[in-house]
Amino acid sequence: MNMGDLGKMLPAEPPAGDIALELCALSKVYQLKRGMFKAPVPLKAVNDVSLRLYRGETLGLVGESGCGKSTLAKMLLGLLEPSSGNVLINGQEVDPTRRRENARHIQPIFQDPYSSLNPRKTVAQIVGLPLKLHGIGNAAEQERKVREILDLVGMPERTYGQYPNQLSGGQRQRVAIARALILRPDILICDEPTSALDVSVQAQILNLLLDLKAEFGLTYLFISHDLGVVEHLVDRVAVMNKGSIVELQSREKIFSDAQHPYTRMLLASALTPDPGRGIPELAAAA
Ligand SMILES: Nc1ncnc2c1ncn2[C@@H]1O[C@H](COP(=O)(O)OP(=O)(O)OP(=O)(O)O)[C@@H](O)[C@H]1O
Repeated sequence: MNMGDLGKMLPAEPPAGDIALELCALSKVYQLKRGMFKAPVPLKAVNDVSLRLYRGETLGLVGESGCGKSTLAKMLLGLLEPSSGNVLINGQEVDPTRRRENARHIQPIFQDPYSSLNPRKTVAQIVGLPLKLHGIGNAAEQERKVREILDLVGMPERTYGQYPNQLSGGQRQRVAIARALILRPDILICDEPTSALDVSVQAQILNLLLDLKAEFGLTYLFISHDLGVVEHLVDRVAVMNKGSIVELQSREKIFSDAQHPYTRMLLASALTPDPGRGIPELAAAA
């Protein structure tokens, strides 16, 4: 397939609305060191990616391990500086030196909630920390906001004083989601948010993310290696291979009429005999 063919695939109909997040020709080259006397070898982890996320939509970003999804996510979050290109949030360029300002608009939810939660802080302290760092409200207001968001994500009150090691995997991910939402961002970058969880818990967390999206009018970039997981969540799907977006289509089109051989390979390699039907509980709830 050449780039001309890719161009024909790209005009997937965006949902109505303005642009929440725009990636303009974004690239990241890592310099792989090979010892003291050899020149480093460049590795193009993300290669000239341009994408738009429309306000209120969920865009799935799928591709195999190592294709560059996490590198892309880190650049969107301002955690990694692009080698070239830029990221615009609500029309403003993301500046990696202004992480605090970025955090008000865009927040991550990562795969492993255990490693992303401070083991020495209680649930309430973890969720309240962003409010403290941003100087939002007095102590009483902060406590009210923390209780409100923990209630919304379904955490029982008795857990508020507990530590991460006293929680189940699903509860830990709920805490991570509460922490991500406490500053009321517009955009969530969900990087494999359920792949470390049991299948039944996965469905609960995915349904929670759907409910929260409706409640807060959020925009999601939902990153996964598994097309089956994204099927019930996304409006459009971007398929990534070796750092490049090879196909961008509406959910319906990807699952009924995928164009790129790599997308077809991903669909065929889904674990279930009926590709895209990875999580029955979620299908039932959708
Ligand atoms: N800090 C780094 N230094 C050098 N190479 C890196 C670094 N981080 C990632 N890479 C390489 O860049 C490529 C893309 O990695 P990345 O983690 O972004 O992919 P991914 O699709 O998110 O994979 P996974 O799902 O396994 O995390 C891989 O070849 C990886 O080995």
